[in-house]
Amino acid sequence: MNDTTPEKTKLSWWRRLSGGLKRTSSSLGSAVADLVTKRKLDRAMLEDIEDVLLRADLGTEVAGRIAAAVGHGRYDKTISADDVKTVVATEVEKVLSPVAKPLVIDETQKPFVILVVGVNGSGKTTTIGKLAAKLSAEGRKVMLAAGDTFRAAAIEQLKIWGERTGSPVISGAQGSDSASLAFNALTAAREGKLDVLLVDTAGRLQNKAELMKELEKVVRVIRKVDASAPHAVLLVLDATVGQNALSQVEAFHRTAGVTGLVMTKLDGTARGGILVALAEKHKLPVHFIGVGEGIDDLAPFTARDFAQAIAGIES
Ligand SMILES: Nc1nc2c(ncn2[C@@H]2O[C@H](COP(=O)(O)OP(=O)(O)OP(=O)(O)O)[C@@H](O)[C@H]2O)c(=O)[nH]1
Repeated sequence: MNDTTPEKTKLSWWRRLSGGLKRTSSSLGSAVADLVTKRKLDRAMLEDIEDVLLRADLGTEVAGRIAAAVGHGRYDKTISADDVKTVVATEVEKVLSPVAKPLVIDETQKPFVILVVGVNGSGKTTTIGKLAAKLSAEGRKVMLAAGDTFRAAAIEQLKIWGERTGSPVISGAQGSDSASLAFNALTAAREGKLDVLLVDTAGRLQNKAELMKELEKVVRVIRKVDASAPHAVLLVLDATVGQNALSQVEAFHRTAGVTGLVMTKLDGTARGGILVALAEKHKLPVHFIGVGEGIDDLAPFTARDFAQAIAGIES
């Protein structure tokens, strides 16, 4: 028996995603079920439904639209929890579909430079490792730049991912300048005719001005070597942070020009609803979701699966 068929793989990450989203979906599902039992739909019930959606981090616009869609043609009728879940899934899918976009590697850019940014511990280094595995499995020559010079452990962690994925790693001493490390790595990747250069950066809080300035410098220095680079700037967001993700997106977008998002830790006690609010507000592409710490635990983002998991509907 082959355990790695696409269906099996999909099922396993789906289980982890819907398991992880339980905090959102079961609270959505059970709260909705509690609300609709044996009552006819009226304004008060719709307001209660909207409250549940707001508590799940979906944001005011989307919560309002879903409540209106639930109310449409159903006033004074008894409705079931499944009816509400179906409307939630449909409306959430409408918001997510336009942002669910794969990461496209432009083959004419050699190397295609991907800068990975985000706050401390969001999962940048792990995501780089998983991405390196994916891209090399597709036949690309990948190089990693250990631009998180702040933490010695981060450099070591990236080296381990380099060994696991057969990707060369360019690193410097702890505390060395991350912009010059990025410069050296890009020069080396060019000389070595690598296809993709993945650049790690130190985790920084979005409200620390001097650290954000340092990130700006990394981008500036990369542009000195290749004016079109970085070709992608991925912001890695930890799903468990909830509302704080909104200000992270704003600050990192302003500083580094984010081109796409990766949301990690959706296998944990995640609050995935925030991704819906982000999609509604910023409309940035969402490329991948992280559903575990292993090398294969990075899944392409698909709007329908995510919407159904949020609504608590079994796939
Ligand atoms: N459960 C789970 N854990 C994850 C996921 N992605 C990353 N992690 C874990 O989260 C922790 C932090 O991940 P890192 O990749 O070190 O995060 P980082 O953003 O590079 O951290 P800094 O170097 O401090 O900025 C590690 O223990 C990872 O194994 C995921 O999708 N699911």
